[in-house]
Amino acid sequence: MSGVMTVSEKVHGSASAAQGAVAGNTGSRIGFENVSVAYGSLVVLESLNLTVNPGEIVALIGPSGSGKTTALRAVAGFVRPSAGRITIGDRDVTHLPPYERNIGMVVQNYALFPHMRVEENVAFGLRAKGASEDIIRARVPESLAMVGMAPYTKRYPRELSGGQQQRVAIARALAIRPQVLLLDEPLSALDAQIRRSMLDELAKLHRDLPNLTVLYVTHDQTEALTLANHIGIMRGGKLKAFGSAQSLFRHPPNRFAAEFLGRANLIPVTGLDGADGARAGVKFGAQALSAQNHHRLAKGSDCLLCVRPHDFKLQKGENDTNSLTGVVQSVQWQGDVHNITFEVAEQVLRMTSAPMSNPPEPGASITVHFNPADVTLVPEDKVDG
Ligand SMILES: Nc1ncnc2c1ncn2[C@@H]1O[C@H](COP(=O)(O)OP(=O)(O)OP(=O)(O)O)[C@@H](O)[C@H]1O
Repeated sequence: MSGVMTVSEKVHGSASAAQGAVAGNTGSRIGFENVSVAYGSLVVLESLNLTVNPGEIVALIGPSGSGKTTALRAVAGFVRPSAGRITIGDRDVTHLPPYERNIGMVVQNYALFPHMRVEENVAFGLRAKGASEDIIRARVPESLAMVGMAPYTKRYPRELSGGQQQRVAIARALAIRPQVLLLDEPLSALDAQIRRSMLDELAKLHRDLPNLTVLYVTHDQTEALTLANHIGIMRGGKLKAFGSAQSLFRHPPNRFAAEFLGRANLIPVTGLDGADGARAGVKFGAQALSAQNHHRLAKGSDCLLCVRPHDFKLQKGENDTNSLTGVVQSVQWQGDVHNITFEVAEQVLRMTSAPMSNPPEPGASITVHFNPADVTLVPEDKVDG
């Protein structure tokens, strides 16, 4: 760790100088101001407003075709907005060519030059910028050390694993000391185990380079929750939700956000009641339940009760004043968890728990308990544009 810190301090300045830089200027902030992108008559990004603050990681997640990559490519300068402004720091970069934006970018499929050794790949961006041989000699090993690839300088990409190639691609992006790093599904070509360890490494890299501003496109919610300070959830070219990873997960602002991030159970409830605002009573059929009213939904509203699968418990805890009784539909053991689906008043709900030695059988009656503090009311977005 300390060795890497030394390298990153060399790359990005000493910690105190770097803190000063963040406090004193907005050099690496990414701003989207009403950015739209159209291909012909097809609008694929619609009036996007989003800020990535200096040193933050913002993840854009959303289903395929929702416009995530388009947003990232607009920052890189590979697509031109049809309306709006893109800023990096205080600079309006909307009309600057990519090479004048000082960004590093890593895409899904490594994109290393196959005929170049690792060191030549990492030097490529520096050479393109006209860096001196002295700088190249210093920066290439520094950048490779940051991603744990220092011993591989002489290899060709074909002599590396997928994870190693992606590390080299990250080193190449960092070698030019970018103000911002754009990552477009950087882990999606890797198998599950490598992906997990790369995720840890990206988190560590960001701890080592706390001033680097990162925009991270993924469709993988685990990556977003693990890495991001803030998450934007996109659909159909629009930003449907934006917030801290914690708050979006705990208090999703709409059905789409609740379903997309964390696979929530969404139970239709009626007759919201409760005067204090923070906590409300609702009815699921005849059953009275209590929940957080974080979004301050109006008294009398019909809405959705959002319960994460791990918040249902078979053993009643002290604060688990909510309960539901249903019939078990399926029980699946997945090594470290049991997944149980059960039906309550025609709603199929899902719970996960630590592995059980005696899981309930399909067809059995089951009562689950949950804490009102763990569950939240979500508006039912009837017009789902
Ligand atoms: N060069 C292009 N010409 C025409 N349409 C395009 C072009 N590039 C992207 N699109 C369209 O723009 C929309 C958004 O694409 P984009 O790649 O931004 O989505 P995404 O959210 O990143 O999806 P994925 O997760 O599948 O990568 C899609 O409907 C896509 O077909």
